[in-house]
Amino acid sequence: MFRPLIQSWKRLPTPVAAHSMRSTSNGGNCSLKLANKVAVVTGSTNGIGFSIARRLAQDGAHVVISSRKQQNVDRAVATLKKEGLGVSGTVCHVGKAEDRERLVATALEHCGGVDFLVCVAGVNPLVGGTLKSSEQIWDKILGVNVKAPALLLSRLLPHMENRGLGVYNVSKTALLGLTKTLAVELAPKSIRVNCIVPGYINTDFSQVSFGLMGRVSLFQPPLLFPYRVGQPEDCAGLVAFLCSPEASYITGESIAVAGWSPHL
Ligand SMILES: NC(=O)c1ccc[n+]([C@@H]2O[C@H](COP(=O)([O-])OP(=O)(O)OC[C@H]3O[C@@H](n4cnc5c(N)ncnc54)[C@H](O)[C@@H]3O)[C@@H](O)[C@H]2O)c1
Repeated sequence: MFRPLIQSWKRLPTPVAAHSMRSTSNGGNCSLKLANKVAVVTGSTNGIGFSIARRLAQDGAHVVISSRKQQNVDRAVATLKKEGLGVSGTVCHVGKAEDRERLVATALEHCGGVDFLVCVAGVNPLVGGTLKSSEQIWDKILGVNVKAPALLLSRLLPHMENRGLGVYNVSKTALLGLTKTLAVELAPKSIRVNCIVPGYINTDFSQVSFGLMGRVSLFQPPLLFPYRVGQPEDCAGLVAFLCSPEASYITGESIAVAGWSPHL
């Protein structure tokens, strides 16, 4: 049953970079919104990332799947291929430079360029006081959640241009600033940078993070609108929209997909 809660709720962002104007080139069903586009999605073998990958592929994009374990990449790629979707995959721990290089190389090898980078991979190894966090925890969270998206985009940027177009809370808040800064810096190259800010979304990640804070029991079904639990697909629809031509005049925005959870 739903019980009201008085703790505050932090909605935490996931960055999306999209090239606005690349022309199509690699076949597929051209009637689809993202036909002939290429999307690289990190952390995309489970949860929100997997749902975003599936949705972008359903909309016609070729999607490069990635996460830390080969078996998970193989499973996600096989599942989506069975659904008739255009995907490829490689292992990429976003905190490792050599893995990021391999992800870039895979995208270029299969697709020749990249239109969308969706950085979903994120970690929160500790739920606790900010000032009680060790240096190792700070390094891990900032490395994966903030540094990796920036470094990955810097590696992919030349290939997006060539196509002719287009401690956890602290780390995620830093992404809001990174989104604004990169949106301004990359606007002259017709590259849009937006951020989705999920509220409570029902995935393994939220079970661990919010379970440790004693909040998961609030989200037991059955809960109906407006108290229903967010699902990964709720995020995927917004990312598909941000990657579509309909969003070509939207950049530098952070958009919440949070239902009622910000009010907790
Ligand atoms: N679920 C929520 O309620 C919620 C709320 C706000 C923000 N988020 C954010 O959404 C994103 C996805 O979370 P989710 O709920 O889908 O979690 P999830 O655990 O279901 O999926 C996380 C994915 O990221 C991958 N991953 C983790 N660390 C990685 C790394 N270093 N390199 C590459 N891949 C890595 C995992 O393998 C997995 O595929 C995260 O950035 C999280 O911070 C989630």
